[in-house]
Amino acid sequence: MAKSQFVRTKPHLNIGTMGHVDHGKTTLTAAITKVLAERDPGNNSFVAFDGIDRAPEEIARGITINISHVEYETATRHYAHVDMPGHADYVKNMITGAAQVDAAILVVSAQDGAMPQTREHVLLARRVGVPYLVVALNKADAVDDPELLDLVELEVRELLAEYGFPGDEVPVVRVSGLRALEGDPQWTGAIGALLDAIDAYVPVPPRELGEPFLMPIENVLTISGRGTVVTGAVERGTLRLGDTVEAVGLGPTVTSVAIGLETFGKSLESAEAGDNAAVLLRGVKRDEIRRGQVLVLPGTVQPHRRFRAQLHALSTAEGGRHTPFAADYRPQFYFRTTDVSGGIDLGEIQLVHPGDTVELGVELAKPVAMDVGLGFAVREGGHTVAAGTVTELLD
Ligand SMILES: Nc1nc2c(ncn2[C@@H]2O[C@H](COP(=O)(O)OP(=O)(O)OP(=O)(O)O)[C@@H](O)[C@H]2O)c(=O)[nH]1
Ligand SMILES: [Mg+2]
Repeated sequence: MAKSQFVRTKPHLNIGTMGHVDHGKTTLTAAITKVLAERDPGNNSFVAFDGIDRAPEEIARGITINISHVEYETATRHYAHVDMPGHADYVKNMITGAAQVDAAILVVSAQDGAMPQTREHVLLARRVGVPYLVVALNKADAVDDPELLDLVELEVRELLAEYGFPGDEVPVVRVSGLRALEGDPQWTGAIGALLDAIDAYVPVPPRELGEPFLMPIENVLTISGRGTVVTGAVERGTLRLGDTVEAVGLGPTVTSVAIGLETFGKSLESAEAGDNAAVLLRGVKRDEIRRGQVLVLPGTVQPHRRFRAQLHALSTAEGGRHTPFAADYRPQFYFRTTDVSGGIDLGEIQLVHPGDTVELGVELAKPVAMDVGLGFAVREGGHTVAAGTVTELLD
């Protein structure tokens, strides 16, 4: 790929915005790129709101559906940022985003306070393993009463603590994405304070560079004249140009060779844990590979249909079911970038009530690449009803 080389000068982190629909995640994302483009134009470019929500349906409905990536740099770090959807119907896209990030900016509207998807996203962040949250108390421009802001902040800190995040320590920064986009110095300053809080509070994650390479496939594209490209966030390990790879899960394993590597349009000699990478595969047709598979080094990960898991059924207050489920339950299981239906083996347990945490067996309709410790969500009719962790691989 005749492109400029990606230069690693600063530690790279993956971050994202999550939170209830319309609380201002996309506006805040655009505002961050604007503030940084003004602060350090050599390393940043402004991505406007409509550069983030691009799909026709997103524009028509005024909501985020797909997750979308932008990149930016502070003085000390390079960040790739995913803007995740808040709308309840698109939580599955949010799960994909959350599984990739080293930290998330939880966007809470100061006007509305914590809402149902605020709670659902905090819960999912805990379950899919988002290690750090920072809160952007957005739309602070629209709330005149400082006591009301204090109250919302307190409520959010309590919610975080409820799900095992350090509610007292998490930075909560009062911002206005909208006013910052308009260039109001008070609010561009507030965005700066949010970025400083992220730089200071979120540590550079330990990268598992020595582990065998694994990248969940998020998108498959055809580049005419070149071949098939798969994209995703590298979860662990390092992939070098020329390495043999396998796409595993959902169907027969496909073997190929990585003949091109890119990140954010710049070419790479090797892609490593934490990178958002595009991998050009030799001799693979578009329809042989699909989202939801993982790209790995040969023989390092196996697909599984049967496994055991610890599962937490969401309580009704957490947005879970109103009734228990039994052994005949067949929901959708969401792993990384895919979802598959499956049945359950409850053993001695008769019923699982909302709020229960149980050990159970799962049998998926299709095999999924997995290891012990992988987090997943369980959904039914557009609602998250449970969240779990793989504890034992069967076959
Ligand atoms: N007053 C005020 N309004 C804001 C602010 N940020 C966003 N808004 C408005 O809130 C609405 C929703 O903003 P978005 O950025 O699309 O919200 P979102 O969280 O990305 O929405 P989804 O992705 O669909 O969940 C828009 O009308 C924005 O103009 C803010 O800081 N202050
Ligand atoms: Mg949005």
